[in-house]
Amino acid sequence: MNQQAESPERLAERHHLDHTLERIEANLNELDNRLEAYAEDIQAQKEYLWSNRDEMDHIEKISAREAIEQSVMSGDNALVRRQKLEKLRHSPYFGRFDFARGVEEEPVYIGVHHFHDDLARVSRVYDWRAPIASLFYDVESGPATYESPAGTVAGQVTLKRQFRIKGGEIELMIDSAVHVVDDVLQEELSRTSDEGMKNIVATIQRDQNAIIRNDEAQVLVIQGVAGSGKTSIALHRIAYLLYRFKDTLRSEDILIISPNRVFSDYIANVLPELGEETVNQVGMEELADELLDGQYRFESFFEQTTALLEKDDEAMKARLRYKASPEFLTELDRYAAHVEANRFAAEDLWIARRLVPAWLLEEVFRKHRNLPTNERLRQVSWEIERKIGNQYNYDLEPEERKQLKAAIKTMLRQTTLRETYRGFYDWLGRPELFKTASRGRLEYADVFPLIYLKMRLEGVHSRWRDVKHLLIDEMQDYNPVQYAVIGRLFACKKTVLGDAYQSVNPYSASKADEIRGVLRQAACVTLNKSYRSSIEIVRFAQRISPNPDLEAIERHGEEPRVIRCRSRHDELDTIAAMARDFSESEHNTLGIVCKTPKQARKVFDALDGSFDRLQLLGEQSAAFGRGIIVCTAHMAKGLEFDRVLVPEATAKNYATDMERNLLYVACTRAMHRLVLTHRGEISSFLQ
Ligand SMILES: Nc1ncnc2c1ncn2[C@@H]1O[C@H](COP(=O)(O)OP(=O)(O)OP(=O)(O)O)[C@@H](O)[C@H]1O
Repeated sequence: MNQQAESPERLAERHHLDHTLERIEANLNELDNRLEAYAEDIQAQKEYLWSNRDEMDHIEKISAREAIEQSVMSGDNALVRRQKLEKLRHSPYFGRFDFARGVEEEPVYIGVHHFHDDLARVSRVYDWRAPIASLFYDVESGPATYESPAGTVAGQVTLKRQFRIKGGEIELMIDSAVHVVDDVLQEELSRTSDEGMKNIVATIQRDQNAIIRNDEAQVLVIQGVAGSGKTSIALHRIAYLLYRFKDTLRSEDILIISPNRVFSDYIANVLPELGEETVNQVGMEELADELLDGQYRFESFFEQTTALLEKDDEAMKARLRYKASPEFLTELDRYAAHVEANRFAAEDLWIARRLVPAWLLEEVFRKHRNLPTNERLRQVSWEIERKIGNQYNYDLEPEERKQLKAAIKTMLRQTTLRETYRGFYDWLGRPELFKTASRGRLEYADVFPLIYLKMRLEGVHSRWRDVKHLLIDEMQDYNPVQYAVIGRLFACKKTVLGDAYQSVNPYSASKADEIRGVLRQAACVTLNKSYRSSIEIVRFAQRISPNPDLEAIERHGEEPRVIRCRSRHDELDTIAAMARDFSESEHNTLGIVCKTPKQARKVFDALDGSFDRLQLLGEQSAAFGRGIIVCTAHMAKGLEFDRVLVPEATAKNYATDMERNLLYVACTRAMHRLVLTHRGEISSFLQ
């Protein structure tokens, strides 16, 4: 038995834990009895309804059905509570602080869920999102206040204790006030990776807590260094908002715009772990396809990025650069106004021998400029018909109404959206800036400008209109036009997060300031502490893209290694040896992160057949799992691995600014070990 296990505090905590577990058990038993009673009751009510259906009148049947529904709802609520208690059984809490108000002092235990002992009518564990729980994250010891629904509560925090409880046993217990370094955090960060992102409720840091609990910002832009917990915090913030506004905000009111499906899968578990349902996620391309009613085929962002890396096409770069500039948006706005002003050629119209003057038609058409085109034409003709009625005291016959509609329609210059969009470049005097991609598709850079124009001229349909909170991850990879579309489409609150140093495509990127320019009312917060990687890896990555503001958590690991290989064969052998070493280790994930899909495919082919859990992540992949994952830096964005291996770290492969960012993204995915291989001259970013 170790020293810690024998201390009186630990013994007292052991008793407290046992008692809490007993109370959970008692509540679970009671719930089971209740659930059984509900089931029997529902069955009995159904049988009664069935056997007496002929004698019952309509009203009686309705009320019997309502009673059944009521019982089902009560049963469902009891079931949800049961699931939460079941989770608490394993680990009921992770923290405690003692809070003194006057002479009264009470221990407050904090867990992933609230535990109200219904039988004894006391709260034994508080949800980490409860107002009182903020003290656990914000205060070490001393005077403290928190905001309760009844007003400000003041007192003293006299003790703060952290636990790791697993399977009902205390594995770790630390009093924070006596430890300078946050040992629990260190422990957490030293652990191996999981199949997906994990929750961090036990170790949320003060600055992170402030972001999570910020419920005022209309748009919150989180700019943070690699591994600073942006994604984790954003998801915890969603869980917090769902708790804080439980009467008005439900999980289906939330939407995440995520970079790809692998990332969606990677983060999918966090909210359920926190006791919330998963929320909807959509990719930019999927959103674009919906907004264009599936009528246009276009290349993907992944293809655009790959083309930039594989082809040295200056004209393409010029097109992309222009379309990612704020001026482009201004010009597009001017063009939309120009099209709007010229698309309706009103003429005097005679209907049923009555005159409708051109100026009136124009005025009514202008008035309805916020409607989609078809709806607008319908409104114009309906309003003109009404005016004819009022002015001439005459109601149109059905045939005349048809004539009116047809005549108004001919006044509208009908061109397809694509033609109108193309016309922009002629109007601008720069037709060379529009080019069709392979197989007649639109270039990705044209997709959102096209949508923007559609929004301005015709309107769009979106199934996401009622979203109440939008979360955008990897914000650096979207350009001003994309933000303009998002701004018009989602009037709701937003959390926007990313890191300018991790832009995978400089021709389609935005910095926090630019985003604030487009998404109004944005508050901006910055996170400079990096949690993911050992300090050796952080320092190594800093050589690639120095960021003077970055602070690393003091967690030590191996020095990253750069291995020079003699030949291509030798490099692949080295990679295979690393993969074998990983397979025999305790680590769960090895990411082999390449620059292009072609390079990733070659490495994958060389390893294929020799390893059990080997996966090549491509644009179409949808799942993240344990094992060896071969992918591009673009696909690796947002993910993390115990070990990372970066092949072909040569001067030729990583030379441009874009490639520097990709190398930075690749290296910052590593938690514990980083190795790079190269043949010939090493990349200047690593010297
Ligand atoms: N307070 C914390 N306690 C424990 N772990 C944390 C904390 N904050 C961040 N982490 C861990 O740091 C790692 C990085 O977090 P996350 O992926 O959310 O960062 P990020 O800023 O979105 O990263 P990137 O931009 O590099 O993709 C994760 O393993 C996360 O669990």
